[in-house]
Amino acid sequence: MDYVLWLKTIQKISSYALENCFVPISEIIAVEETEFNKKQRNIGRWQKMAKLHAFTVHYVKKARNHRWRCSAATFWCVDEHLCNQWTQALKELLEMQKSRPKQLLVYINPFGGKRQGKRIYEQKVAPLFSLASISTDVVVTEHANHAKDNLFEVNIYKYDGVVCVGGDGMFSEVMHGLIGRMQKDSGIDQNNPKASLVQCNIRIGIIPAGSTDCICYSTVGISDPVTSALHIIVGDCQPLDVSSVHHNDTFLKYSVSLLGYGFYGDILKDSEKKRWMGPMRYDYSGFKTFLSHHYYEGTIAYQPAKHTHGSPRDKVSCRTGCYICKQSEKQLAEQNKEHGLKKEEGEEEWKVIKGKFLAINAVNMSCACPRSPKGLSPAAHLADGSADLILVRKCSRFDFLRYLVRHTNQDDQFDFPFVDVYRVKCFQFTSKLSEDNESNVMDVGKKRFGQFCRDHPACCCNIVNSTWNCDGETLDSSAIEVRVHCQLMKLFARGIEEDCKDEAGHSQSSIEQLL
Ligand SMILES: Nc1ncnc2c1ncn2[C@@H]1O[C@H](COP(=O)(O)OP(=O)(O)OP(=O)(O)O)[C@@H](O)[C@H]1O
Ligand SMILES: CCCCCCCCCCCCC/C=C/[C@@H](O)[C@H](CO)NC(C)=O
Ligand SMILES: [Ca+2]
Repeated sequence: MDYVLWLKTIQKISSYALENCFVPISEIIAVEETEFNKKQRNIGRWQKMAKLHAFTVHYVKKARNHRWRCSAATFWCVDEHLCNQWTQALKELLEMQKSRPKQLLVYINPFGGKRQGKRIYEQKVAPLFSLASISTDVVVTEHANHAKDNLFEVNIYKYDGVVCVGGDGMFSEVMHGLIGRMQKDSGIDQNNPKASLVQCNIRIGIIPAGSTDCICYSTVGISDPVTSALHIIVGDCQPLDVSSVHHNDTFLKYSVSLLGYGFYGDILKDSEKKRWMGPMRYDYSGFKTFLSHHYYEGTIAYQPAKHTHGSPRDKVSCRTGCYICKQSEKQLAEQNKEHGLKKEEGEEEWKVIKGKFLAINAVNMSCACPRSPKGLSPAAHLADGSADLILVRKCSRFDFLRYLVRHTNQDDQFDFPFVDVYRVKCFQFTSKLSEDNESNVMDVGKKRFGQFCRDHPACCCNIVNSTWNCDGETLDSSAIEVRVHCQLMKLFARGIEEDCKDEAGHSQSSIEQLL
């Protein structure tokens, strides 16, 4: 309703200044009194007037490809009282936007990606936060885990959100700090793989300044610091599924994007030694890993996500206000109420798959990024309480290349006989090597042979273990137990908006709200 009021009345005082511009209150960044600039006074009859009063509305302008920019429109009139009334009324309307953050805790990784984090924050983000009257406490990290450790010490409850400036690894640190802190404060033991974790309501904002920035790209639709800053300012909220990863009864990590064994684990392990190369390290290690063509033997057991309304190959993408996420969350809550989490999982059957795999990828979101704009699983959902488990079995190098190339074009990457994909709510993986280890059948010679093969990439044998890549961090154990926690945390984002702009650049949703 307030959109209509805003538009019609504003036209009364300024039909010249802002023609055909519809701005929902929720997308106004700030309103300021403005000194009327003489250079602006070239509008016909107004020029002759003695004194003009003005105010400026800074608002979100939506450009192509989900990019947002800050635009401004100045409104003027001769009546000072009317001008003040407008400014006041708009400021009051902004005050009523309760989901907007007022105080943020910001962590900057100065060494992520191309080492531009500090500059990006100072030049592109801080001025916007200040325009929107958001106060900030800024910490430039001095070492890995600085942000995570700090989140266990500070009074997080005085903040409306935490912002991380960096890549997926930096986001992961902040997420671990926040989720870990919530569990600690609620007396939940993270080492218990079956624990019902406490949701984290303090939102995280991501200012992308990393190498892949897949979490930002998959939740906003673009990897762009200004766009992300504006999503934070307007107080967007996107719930996110989080997977917990355990080894026996020991908590290892949380994951929101990719948990990858084989191909992506090997890329990560190799690329960590080449951090000095910056984002290029992934291309270098990717090429090397592709040539090595290692496959790994192991067993996967999973429970299908029966509560979800979608499937990995239904081509239904997760978009702003996603219906599938809402319905799946509801369904899951009902199931849990009826049966209780433990009983239900104990009763449901596990599917077991043994094989030789080039890659095992579990993704909680599409994992779209600039390298692969549709991602590893284009129809994965951000908040449906499930992950897509992708198994790429042993195949020829040529076939694997065909599979990889399909991440970059419109063809279905799951349409290969050697690729399977399942929507799951939990899974376990054990490598053949750890199975053998456990049954004490492995001899020293075999261990040595494993090492030998690792050192000679031309050999594709399957005796060594790969490493798990957990959102860009390596895990110490190959045998893991993974469980998806539906909507465990929230981001300052709104998911990817349907791209349906009219000629004037208004999105369909804001037009519908106006009518
Ligand atoms: N001051 C610091 N010095 C060294 N390492 C840091 C510092 N601050 C954070 N880190 C660590 O750097 C790692 C990588 O950072 P980040 O994710 O920002 O960049 P990236 O790895 O280049 O990008 P991406 O994760 O998108 O591939 C994180 O795991 C984080 O723990
Ligand atoms: C010959 C063409 C090959 C093109 C292959 C394109 C496939 C790219 C898919 C990238 C998916 C990245 C998923 C994201 C993972 C992140 O968690 C992690 C940390 O940033 N990044 C990486 C690279 O592990
Ligand atoms: Ca999901």
